[in-house]
Amino acid sequence: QADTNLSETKLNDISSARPVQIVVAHEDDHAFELDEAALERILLQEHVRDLNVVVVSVAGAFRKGKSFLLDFMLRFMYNKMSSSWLGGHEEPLTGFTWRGGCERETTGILAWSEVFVVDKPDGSKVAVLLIDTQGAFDSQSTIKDCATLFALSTMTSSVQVYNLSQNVQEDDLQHLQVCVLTLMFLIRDWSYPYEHPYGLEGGKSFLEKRLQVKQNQHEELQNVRKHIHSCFSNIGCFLLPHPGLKVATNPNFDGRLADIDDDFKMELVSLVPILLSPENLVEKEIGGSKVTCRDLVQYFKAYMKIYQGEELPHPKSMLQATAEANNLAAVAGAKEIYNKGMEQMCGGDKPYMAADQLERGHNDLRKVAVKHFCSVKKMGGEDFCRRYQEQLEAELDEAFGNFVKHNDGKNIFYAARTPATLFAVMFAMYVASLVTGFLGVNTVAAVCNLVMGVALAALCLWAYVKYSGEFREVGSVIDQVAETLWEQVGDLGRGAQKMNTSCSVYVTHLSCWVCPFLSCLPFYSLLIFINKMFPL
Ligand SMILES: Nc1nc2c(ncn2[C@@H]2O[C@H](COP(=O)(O)OP(=O)(O)OP(=O)(O)O)[C@@H](O)[C@H]2O)c(=O)[nH]1
Ligand SMILES: [Mg+2]
Repeated sequence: QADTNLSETKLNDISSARPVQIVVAHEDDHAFELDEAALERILLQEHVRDLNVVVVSVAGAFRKGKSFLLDFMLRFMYNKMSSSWLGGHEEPLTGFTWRGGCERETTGILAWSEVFVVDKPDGSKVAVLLIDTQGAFDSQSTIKDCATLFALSTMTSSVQVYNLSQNVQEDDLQHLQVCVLTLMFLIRDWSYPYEHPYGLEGGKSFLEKRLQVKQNQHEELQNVRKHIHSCFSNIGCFLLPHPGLKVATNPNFDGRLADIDDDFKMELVSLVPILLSPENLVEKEIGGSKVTCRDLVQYFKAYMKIYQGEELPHPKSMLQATAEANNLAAVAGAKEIYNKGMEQMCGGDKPYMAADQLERGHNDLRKVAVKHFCSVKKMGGEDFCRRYQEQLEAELDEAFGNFVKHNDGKNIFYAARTPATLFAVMFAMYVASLVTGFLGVNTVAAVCNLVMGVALAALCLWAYVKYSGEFREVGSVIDQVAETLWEQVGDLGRGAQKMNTSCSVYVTHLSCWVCPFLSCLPFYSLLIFINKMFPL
């Protein structure tokens, strides 16, 4: 399905490419929903799905020119070969929808439908996805909504442009306790060029000052700063001047360059290539490995699930939610390694394997998987990660249980356990009723006959269930009862062996010989039955 839609998008040109809503925000119940089909249509296009992805996202407070900036990024992506990529003087600005006014415009998360394929200087090809995010702190959204969207766009992007107005305030920093590879503070309407000049250099000196950890600072402020440094591998800051009064106040402004201040345009020309020129593109990495477009679909789904719960994330717990996704991804990676290994060892088409050999294989793979989990970079601290390690271990043991069942299913003797046990019960009851009848203890004989009848009925029912596949619960109850009986007999043998008497040796030998014999009883009885029905 995705493939067919693909070629359709491949033909996209600028005019048919458009912003696509990938996360829909429901206003009434403050819920978010991932439009998986839309996301897959974009990311599973044949020519991009296996390329490493670069996700550039712009997020921050509402009404601060995020979509407006993204449209200039689009111009760069479409015309990066040309020095005049900024566009014509009278050309209205289009792409992600932007507008003036004080009411919010963008809701949820949008992606540009065209994924750009870019050749990096080292010869590799990468796919570039541009993401626009709903602005934070508008009057309709709760703190949870804002935190969710911000964390979601940050976790799925490789470069987060954190769009701020005029300055960096303390709460702006607190919202940032999430992980991304590159974080670019973009300060709009910078009004103090005499203190720190416009552009990247001025931004750097300004940010250094802001993120400095000082001895006399309150502990909380110190922690935020330390945390930000540990979360992002690369932090930058760019000071952008005010675009001029026409941009900010003229209701008829349509984005044409003629109405924008020269200072702004000049800085824009240096800002956009810092984010998007081939040598500066940052590929998305999770857990130390590069993410392809195809993987990104999975990450979106995984991260989205975290945010579908009723409670949280509150800005403070964004870190926790991110850590959660991070740990879950590590758990998934480790499980994948385990499952692949087990499949190779005892998968569907592999023959039956001795139980102890299987268990040894499981133990080895379990160790490898847990080691992988521990080696992946994770957030949340040791105690937090240990919880996920325990969850991983429990899931691996559960998976092992299934592999064991599957393996046992391949053993025909195992499959014959239930009928063998039932038949043995019938046989024993038959003999017992003969003996007791002969001795004249008729009540006991009658009970034995009754048990024999019940066992026969169970055997017939079991055969019917196996043949027809109906009433499977009844079948598994019979299996369970037979299994318990079988184990009891086994235990009896083993128990006797422990006593180490001559009798125990006898019992053990007997159970060794009798069990396979019993397993074959249904076949013998079938043969006898056939012989009786069709005498030669
Ligand atoms: N003061 C100022 N205004 C700007 C700047 N860039 C764009 N604008 C104007 O800000 C207004 C809002 O632009 P948008 O791009 O729609 O803003 P947004 O952040 O995407 O808004 P939401 O989608 O509602 O969150 C428009 O009128 C732009 O012309 C800037 O750097 N400074
Ligand atoms: Mg917008």
